[in-house]
Amino acid sequence: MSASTSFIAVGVVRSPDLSSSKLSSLGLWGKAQRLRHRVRPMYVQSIISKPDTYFRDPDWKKHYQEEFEEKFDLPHLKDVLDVQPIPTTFALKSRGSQVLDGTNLSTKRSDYVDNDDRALLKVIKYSSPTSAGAECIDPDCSWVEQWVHRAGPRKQIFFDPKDVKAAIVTCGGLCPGLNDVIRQIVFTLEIYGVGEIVGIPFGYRGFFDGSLQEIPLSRHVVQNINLSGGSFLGTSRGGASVGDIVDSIEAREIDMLFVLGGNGTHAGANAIHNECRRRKLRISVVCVPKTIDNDILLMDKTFGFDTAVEEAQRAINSAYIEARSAYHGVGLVKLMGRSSGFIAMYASLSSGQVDVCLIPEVPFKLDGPFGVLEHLEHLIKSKGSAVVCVAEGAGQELIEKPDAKDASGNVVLGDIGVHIQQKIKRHFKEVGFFADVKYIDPTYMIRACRANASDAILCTVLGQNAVHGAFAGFSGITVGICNTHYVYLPITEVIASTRQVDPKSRMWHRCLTSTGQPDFM
Ligand SMILES: Nc1ncnc2c1ncn2[C@@H]1O[C@H](COP(=O)(O)OP(=O)(O)O)[C@@H](O)[C@H]1O
Ligand SMILES: O=P(O)(O)OC[C@H]1O[C@](O)(COP(=O)(O)O)[C@@H](O)[C@@H]1O
Ligand SMILES: [Mg+2]
Repeated sequence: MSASTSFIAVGVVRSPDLSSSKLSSLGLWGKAQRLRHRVRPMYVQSIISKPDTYFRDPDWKKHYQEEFEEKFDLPHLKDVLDVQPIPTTFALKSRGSQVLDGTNLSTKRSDYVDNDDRALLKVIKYSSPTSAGAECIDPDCSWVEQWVHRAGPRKQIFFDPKDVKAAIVTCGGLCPGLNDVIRQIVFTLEIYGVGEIVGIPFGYRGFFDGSLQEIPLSRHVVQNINLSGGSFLGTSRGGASVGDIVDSIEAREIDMLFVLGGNGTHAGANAIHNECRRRKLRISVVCVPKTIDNDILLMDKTFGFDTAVEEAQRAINSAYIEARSAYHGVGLVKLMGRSSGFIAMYASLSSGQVDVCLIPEVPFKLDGPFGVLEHLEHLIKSKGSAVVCVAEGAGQELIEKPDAKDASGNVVLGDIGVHIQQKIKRHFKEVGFFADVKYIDPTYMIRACRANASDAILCTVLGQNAVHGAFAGFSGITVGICNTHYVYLPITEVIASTRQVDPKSRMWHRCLTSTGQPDFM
C-alpha cells in the first residue's frame, strides 16, 4: 500500500482547539447542513489523488471536518418537506408533572437530548502510524475528533402521536434480542401516545404477500415476548421491489417504519427511505441493526452478539471435553460468520480452550509445512488433544463452492467445517497416526435463543432510541452504541462496507496469544 492511500481513513477532522460549542458558534454545524445537497467538495477528490498537497493546506482539518459533518449529518423530514415541530408528549418526569412547553422547568437541565449533542466516535490518540491498531488520516497521525449525533428523546417532535400509525418489521437471519427490541419499540410508542402499532409479518415479504396479515401490537400483546428467542413477527430473506414496498406502506398509511435487520435489510430500508423522499411522503424509516455476525460498521457491537458468543463457547467447551477425554482427540467447532470472524474470535477468547482459530479475514493453508494439519499433529504429540474453531466463511478458497445465492442474493458458502473434518481424518490416516475427530456444528443453536442480560439491556436502549429518532423527524437513520454512548448514524455510513476483524488489530493478536497458534502460511 502506498503512503498516499494508507492515511486515507474515515472520520471527521476537527482542530483540537475547536470545542463543539465553539463549532456551533462558528456556524460549522450549519455549514454541514448547507453542504448536504451539494456535490462532493473538491478537497475530497484531492485527498485521494494528491495527498501531499492536501495535507500541506493549513486548513485541511477544517475541510475534512466539513466533509465528516456532511457525511454524518442525519437525514430529516424537513430536508424535503415543510414540517413543523410540536412539543414532545414523551414525559421524563413523574406522572402529573409533565413539562411540555418548557415554562415549568424546576432545574436548568431539561433531560432531553439537544440536536447539537455529539458523542466521540474514536477515543484513542495514536502517537504515530506505527502504534498498534493506529487509524490515521494524515502522515503525522494527528489527533482528530470524530463526532456523531447523540441518540435520545428530543424536546420537540415532528409527529402528532394520535395521528401516527407505526409498523415494525424484522428481516434476515434470526438474532437473540429481536423480541426485546420489538417490545421496547411498542412500549415507547405507547408512552408517546401512539395508538396504532402493527407488526409486518415475515420481513419485507409481509409487505407484498397478500396472504399475510398485519399483526396488531400493544403493551399487552408484547409483554412477555422477550422470554423466548426468535422473532415474534417472523422473518425472511428476499423480497419485492422497493417501489412495491413503498406502495404497500402508502396503502397501509404507515407514518413510522422500524426496520430490524443486518446489512441487506439496511440497504433495503435506505432504498425505502429514498423512495419515500422522492414521493414526498411524511414517513420516518428508522433501523435497529441486527446481526449476530457483528459485521455492521462503527459500532462497539450489535445486539445478540454477546449471547451468540456465550452459546458458542458452550459448544467449544463440549468439543474440548470430547477431545480431552478421547485418545488423541481433536475437537472441531464450526461457527457462523459469513465474511466476518467476530463470533469465532470472541468465542475462542472467552472459552480459553481453543488451539486454532480460523476466520475469513486471515488466509491459511491446511496441508504441508506450516499448515494447520501439521500443527494439529504437533499438538496431539505434545499435549494429547487439540481444539479447532472455524468460522463458516473461513478458507472458502480451499473448497468447492456451490454456484448459488440465497433469496437475498448472499453467496451460499461451501462447508468448511465438514471439509476440515475430512482433511484431518485423511491426514492422520495417511501419516499413520491415530486421531479421534469430534465435529460439532452448533450453527442455529447460537442464534435461536433468548438474549442474555447485557444484550437485553442493549436491545432496550436501542429500541427506545429508535422511537425517539422517528419522533425527532429523522429518517434513513440507524441506532447504535459507540464508545458506550448511544448514537444515531445515517444508514449510508454503516453499510458502506462489511465490518471485519482486522488481522492487525490488538484483539486478533490477543486471540493469537491465547491460542498460541502460528501463522498457517
Ligand atoms: N441491496 C439491497 N437493497 C434492497 N434490499 C436488500 C438489499 N440486500 C438485501 N435486501 C433485502 O433485505 C432483506 C434482508 O437481507 P439479508 O441479506 O437476507 O439479511 P441481513 O439484513 O441480515 O443482511 C431481504 O428481504 C433482502 O431482499
Ligand atoms: O441459514 P440462514 O438463515 O440463511 O442464516 C445463515 C446466516 O446467518 C448469519 O448468521 C448472519 O445472517 P444475517 O446477516 O441475516 O444476520 C450468517 O453468518 C449465516 O451465514
Ligand atoms: Mg447480511
